[in-house]
Amino acid sequence: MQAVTGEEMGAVDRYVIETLGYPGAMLMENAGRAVTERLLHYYHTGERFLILIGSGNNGGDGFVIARTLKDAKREVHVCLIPPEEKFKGDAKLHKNLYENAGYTWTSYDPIYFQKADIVIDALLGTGISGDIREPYSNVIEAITNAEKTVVSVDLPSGIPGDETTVPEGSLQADRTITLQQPKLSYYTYPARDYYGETEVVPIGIPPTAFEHTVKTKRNVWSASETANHWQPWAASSHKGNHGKVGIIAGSETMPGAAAIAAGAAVKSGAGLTTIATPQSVIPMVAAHVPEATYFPRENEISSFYENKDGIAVGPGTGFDTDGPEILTELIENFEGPLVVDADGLHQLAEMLDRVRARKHPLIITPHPGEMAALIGSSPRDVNSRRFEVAASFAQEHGIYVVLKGPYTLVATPEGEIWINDSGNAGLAKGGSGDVLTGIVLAFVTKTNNIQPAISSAVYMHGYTADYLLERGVPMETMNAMEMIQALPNSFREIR
Ligand SMILES: NC(=O)C1=CN([C@@H]2O[C@H](COP(=O)(O)OP(=O)(O)OC[C@H]3O[C@@H](n4cnc5c(N)ncnc54)[C@H](OP(=O)(O)O)[C@@H]3O)[C@@H](O)[C@H]2O)[C@@H](O)CC1
Ligand SMILES: [K+]
Repeated sequence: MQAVTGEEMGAVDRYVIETLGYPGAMLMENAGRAVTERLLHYYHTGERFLILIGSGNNGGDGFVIARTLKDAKREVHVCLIPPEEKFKGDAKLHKNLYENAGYTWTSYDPIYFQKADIVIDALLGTGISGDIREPYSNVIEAITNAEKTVVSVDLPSGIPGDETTVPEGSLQADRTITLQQPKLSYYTYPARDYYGETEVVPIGIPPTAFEHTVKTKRNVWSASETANHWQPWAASSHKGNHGKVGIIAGSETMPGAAAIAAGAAVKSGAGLTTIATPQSVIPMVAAHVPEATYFPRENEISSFYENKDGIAVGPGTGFDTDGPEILTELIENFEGPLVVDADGLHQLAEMLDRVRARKHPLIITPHPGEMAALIGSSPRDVNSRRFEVAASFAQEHGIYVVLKGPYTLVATPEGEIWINDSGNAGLAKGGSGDVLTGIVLAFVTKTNNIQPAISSAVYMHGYTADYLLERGVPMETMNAMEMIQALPNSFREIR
């Protein structure tokens, strides 16, 4: 499913109306009806509705919802926020239809909250810009104080469709019924927290409208996409078919990172896993990953990567002395997919020219802090424009960027974005990134279709955390080794 900004949704709207000839009022009718259908599904025991209507098309949807709920004999009170002369276009048309059906409204008065169970927020939709102005800020405050169940139409009033700042005083919804496509803000924080339970309802806009108008592709990657791209093992296969992966990881102070990344690769289908780590660290790591073979990192690195199908570099390497040299060599000479994570990323900022010149897939897996270091800004800045940062960095350097966080983003060299929708905050701790690196490496090594492999790996990683959570493992205690042990369950359930 494609996520769009408010501006893009507006462009789609114009295209559908002006080029395809769909009447705007028909889309508004579809939108309002779709919302009413969901309301009747959730609230069927005589709840009383208060519908608050703003001056734009979000308010127009509100009139359709009001009319169709009243047609269904539900108790509904309708309040208009602006004076009635403000309504124009399709919203005005639907106001007229509402009135012609014999239904009435009043001007806004907070007294009506008393007789309502459910407040329908049809105040502001994707047309919002900047801080919330009066009278809407006042109305939103009153909704909050009324402590009723709030259902927002399209998006909670105040919240922008894109990833710009959430205005102060935005409405906290209990439920949001989003029209046609998820909006970008749903996948960003803090906006996501305002949406409450969210679902997307179709309003009859054909896919061609998106193909013609929305240039930036941002799609959600979920269980079905992962299952569709699954690479089945043939019964006749042998270990050489499943990828010879090399992992350059671990150091005297961080041996665990090597064990975790390699353990995850082994459990994710890598045929042969070899770990390059300092000689002194090998016995410790080997005790945890007996399936792997070992390579002392002090040796000539070319003999390590020459026969590999995929390499990951960075987890716990420390990389103070030999790091730049190893990375440079891999970027310039290794011809398979190269995954750079953690300590490998710290060196990468100095090598971006080489990165751009590389002909083979390069995948980086930064958290917001590492991403910030790469672009010379702050984690806060990265988090305020995750989509933009991931897409532009990937495109500019011709690489795949896995920008970690809630809704991890996978950006391709073409600037497309895939939004992961699995995972929970139990992943926000040390070791979790090393697990991801191992899964990504195992998956990308077996295919030329890099993005689906990365997205599937990211999905499996999050899914495994969700699986643990569902089975009673608290987020606080969830750890990397449990994740690795739970991977077989995820494999069984997803493919
Ligand atoms: N796309 C589609 O295909 C379809 C879209 N549909 C629906 O249309 C919605 C988008 O409608 P839209 O563009 O009319 O904008 P919308 O959000 O209702 O509000 C605009 C008004 O808000 C106001 N306003 C703005 N900023 C403000 C602020 N900071 N603080 C306070 N007020 C502010 C400003 O009012 P003014 O200041 O002029 O009084 C402006 O006129 C979309 O979310 C969906 O619900 C469906 O009907 C069917 C098909
Ligand atoms: K709204």
